[in-house]
Amino acid sequence: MSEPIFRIVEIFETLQGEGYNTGMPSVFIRFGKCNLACHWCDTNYQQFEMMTLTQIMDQVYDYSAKNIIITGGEPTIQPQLEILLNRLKSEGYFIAIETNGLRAVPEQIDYIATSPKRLYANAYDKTCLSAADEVRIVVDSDDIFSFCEIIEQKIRAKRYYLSPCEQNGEMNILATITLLGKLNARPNQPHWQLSIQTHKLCGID
Ligand SMILES: C[S@@+](CC[C@H](N)C(=O)[O-])C[C@H]1O[C@@H](n2cnc3c(N)ncnc32)[C@H](O)[C@@H]1O
Ligand SMILES: Nc1nc2[nH]cc(C(=O)O)c2c(=O)[nH]1
Ligand code: SF4
Ligand SMILES: [Mg+2]
Repeated sequence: MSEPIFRIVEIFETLQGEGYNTGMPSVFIRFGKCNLACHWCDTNYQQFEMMTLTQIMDQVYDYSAKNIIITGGEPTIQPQLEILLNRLKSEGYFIAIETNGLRAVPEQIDYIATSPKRLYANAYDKTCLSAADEVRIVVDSDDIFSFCEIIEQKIRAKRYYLSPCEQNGEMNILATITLLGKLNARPNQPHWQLSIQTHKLCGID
């Protein structure tokens, strides 16, 4: 049988820049294509090359981090993803995923970070993840409060974050903090925290 082949934008080693695991040395495997098209997306997910399982693993072996972050584009839409995940698992890697949360996450994944998109709120009415380790919502509008409340109901998570939206090098941090204050003023509701894309502040990948 021929080797499985994957759409790869890039494979690189850096620190996780976002969320609870910020600062953790990680190998990022970034896949091409997405089932959404957020206009502020910071990733050129349409520009990818095809790589075989062997080529991907050879590059992963070049790095020292044992935490793999599967991202994209959207990793959950990748054909034959489970073959790659099984291989990574059998070699002892811890596998985290960054996903928009519209598709099921394979069972081999050890840590789920999901970032539901207000721009596509209707899609989350139909089907989305019901649980995750962390939810990270990008503040791309001052009007995101009710979407956060909807997502709290739909996705049970250990941690909830708001993330400033970065556009042309600017981050709307003050608007994000204002919204955090509003969310956290509600009694008996999940606590929301700030997640900044720290890698952009540091000037690293
Ligand atoms: C490029 S996405 C890929 C994974 C998946 N498609 C998703 O959206 O979660 C990785 C992370 O970057 C975030 N992101 C992308 N563009 C951003 C921007 N301009 N500002 C802030 N966060 C951004 C996404 O919300 C997501 O948390
Ligand atoms: N340093 C760093 N941390 C990240 N966390 C999630 C990222 C992503 O693009 O999925 C990302 C990224 O692109 N770089
Ligand atoms: S879902 Fe993720 S990869 Fe897809 S366009 Fe939105 S931010 Fe970019
Ligand atoms: Mg990124």
